[in-house]
Amino acid sequence: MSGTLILVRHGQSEWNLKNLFTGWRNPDLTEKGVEEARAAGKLLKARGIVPDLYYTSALKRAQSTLDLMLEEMGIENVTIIRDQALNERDYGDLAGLNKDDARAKWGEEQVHIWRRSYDVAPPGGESLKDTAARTLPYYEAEILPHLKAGKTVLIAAHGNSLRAMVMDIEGLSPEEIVKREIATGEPTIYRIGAKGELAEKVAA
Ligand SMILES: O=C(O)[C@@H](CO)OP(=O)(O)O
Repeated sequence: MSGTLILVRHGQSEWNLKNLFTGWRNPDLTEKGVEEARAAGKLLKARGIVPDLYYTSALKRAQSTLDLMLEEMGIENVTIIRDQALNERDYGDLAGLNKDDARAKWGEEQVHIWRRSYDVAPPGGESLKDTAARTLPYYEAEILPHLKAGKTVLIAAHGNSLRAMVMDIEGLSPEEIVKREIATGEPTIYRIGAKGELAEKVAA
């Protein structure tokens, strides 16, 4: 028997729209983000998926996404586990800066390295490796045991906390994760076996 893990990045946030580095700052969803979250909920409902457990971060954009998904799925009165281990990468000194302004100041390549490399941290912030160092122990201790036991788990989180999990689950190298983008509101569905291994990546 395998468990099912559904990962969803929050819908478009106010700062995604404004093209600002966000990290641990706390903007909510735009109207488009609300629609993306609702669409993700509809998709899971259409697939007949009813999770046993619900996780999100300590940030509004992911929490709102999960709330809207549950509304669309017709699921009420469930326990939602919120933990900052699932937060976006801390963008440090870049938080609040415009991404194009940052490219003009530091160059396209440097900004891409800060945004997508595995182990180069933005000034004062977390690299993907640093993010993984808090996200993965939480995943392994709090979430994986449920998947091994055959449960269905829904996680609404962020581009980089999810990239950390995807890297681990799919066994991607630091070179491979550089190219992986996670779109807003598009669920990724995995079947996880009894030993915690990836059994299947299901097309959403
Ligand atoms: O600003 C952020 O917090 C993230 C996600 O929106 O940006 P990036 O795509 O650079 O990781």
